[in-house]
Amino acid sequence: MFAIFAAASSTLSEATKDHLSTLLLMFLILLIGLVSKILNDKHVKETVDPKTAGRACPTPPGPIAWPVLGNLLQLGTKPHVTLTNWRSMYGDVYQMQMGSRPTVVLNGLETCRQALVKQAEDFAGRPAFYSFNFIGNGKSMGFCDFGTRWKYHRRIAQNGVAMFVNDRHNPIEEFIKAEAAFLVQKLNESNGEKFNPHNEIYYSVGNIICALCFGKRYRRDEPDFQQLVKMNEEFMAFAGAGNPVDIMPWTRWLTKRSFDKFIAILKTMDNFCLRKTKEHLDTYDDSLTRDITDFLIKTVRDTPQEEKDAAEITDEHIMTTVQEIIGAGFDTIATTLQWGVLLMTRYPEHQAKVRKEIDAIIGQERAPERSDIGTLPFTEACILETMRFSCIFPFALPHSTTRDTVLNGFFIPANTLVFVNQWSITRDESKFPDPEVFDPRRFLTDDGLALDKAKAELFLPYGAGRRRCPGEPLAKIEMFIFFVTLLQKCRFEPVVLNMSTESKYGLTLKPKDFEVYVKPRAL
Ligand code: HEM
Repeated sequence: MFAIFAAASSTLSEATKDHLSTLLLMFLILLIGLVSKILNDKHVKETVDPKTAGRACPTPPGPIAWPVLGNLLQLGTKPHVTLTNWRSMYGDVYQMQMGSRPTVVLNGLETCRQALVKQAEDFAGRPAFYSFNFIGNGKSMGFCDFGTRWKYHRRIAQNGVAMFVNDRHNPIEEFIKAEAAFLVQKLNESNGEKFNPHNEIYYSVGNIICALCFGKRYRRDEPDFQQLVKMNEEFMAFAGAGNPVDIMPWTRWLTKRSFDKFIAILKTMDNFCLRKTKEHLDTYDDSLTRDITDFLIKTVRDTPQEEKDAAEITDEHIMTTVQEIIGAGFDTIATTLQWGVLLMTRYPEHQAKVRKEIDAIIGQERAPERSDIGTLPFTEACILETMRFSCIFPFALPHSTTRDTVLNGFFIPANTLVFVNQWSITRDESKFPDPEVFDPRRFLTDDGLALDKAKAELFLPYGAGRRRCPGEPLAKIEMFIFFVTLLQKCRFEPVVLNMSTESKYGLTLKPKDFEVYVKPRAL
């Protein structure tokens, strides 16, 4: 058909050609739409168990979708805001089309909790997104579907993190304290000139994850390290929900340059970790587990082959865990800290109150530590409010249903793509009045003297249920020590009035570039 079109068009006028092209394009879109609808109906028929009682329930309501593209074009540059606006039209559970793929969007705390916690296994899957085939060479845990292997792999990741984070006398706390002090030193080197703290924050947080994974602290100018930091950011920018290539792999050829770049980032990351594994193998001592790479090597060696076979897990899967921890445990914390600096600068009255509290409880000399968590209510409320306000994971990671299920009275077939709309939770006026206002007091008790733990449960920054973030304990210690050290030692002042708190969309929502004046506290 394309050949006939090409031959005919060479003999026609430009205007006629334009009309014909448009007509042909519309015809093609309709045709592809029809075919994908037929395929999709067939898929739903195949996956729905006719005995399932839920089939009698209606499917969720939702916006009308275009053929082929579905609702993709309506998402705009801020899909999290669009999908949250649709909540008021269609309710807490609605269905839209990502391309030709039906996608259920879950909104609001109660509905997300119901799905992720009370119907945990039903919603614990991951979709077979095209890009996921390339992450960790397709051997990732975080991006793999729910099942025997995922359960086993997840336990390894969780144990690896716990081994270096849970122990009260663990060196990771000392690493964090030392790196936070070094960050202060680097920020102070700006000498009162306006300064974008982005890179320094990324390098410091990157060094914590490198200490955890490879037992190594990098100099900021080491090319390997700079590349790792850059790769992580680029990965997050590419992997945001709503990427057409994940739903319609053929669009890979339309966005070839950016997709090829994505593959190159993954390859570099893979090579980096392979090099580190080799270095560890050369110096490996079974009696000493220096870091997570050693822990994984030990797991590979000590796990009987029958056990690996039963869990359908290979040595490559196990070793890929280190990439997972770097990928998930670095950009998240660095981004949240960046938001912290931005919001403290934007709201000087809250910054002053945090400093006063730190001075009163910890003082100016002693470095904050893990055991101080729980003693600084206003400061901790600021960290919580930073996480609510920034909502860095607007859709968590994409989920999918593992079986036919019914949620809030709506039938959802197995293998349906599910977005957990975290943004809708953080912007829910019934839980957070004036949600666009940064107000740490919303997490305090009515007398303002203590942190209200029940209020901290009103949003899910680390997700919930089976897929809840396994790095949460590390994230909480890191966030606390970095945030408190920065405000104990520095004063942040704005370069412009009313600094923007707009975000850039990606897998994580990042603040737009900003500059601040950093003044040492003594001045
Ligand atoms: C501020 C810091 C962090 C935040 C806000 C955060 C948040 C999240 C969220 C929302 C998810 C997705 C949950 C879901 O799919 O429903 C997740 C998954 C994950 N996180 Fe974190 N995270 C943070 C830090 C970390 C750290 C430090 C690590 C590792 C040391 C980590 C490792 C992971 C992994 C491996 C997954 C995938 C879990 C799975 O699919 O089973 N995260 N995180």
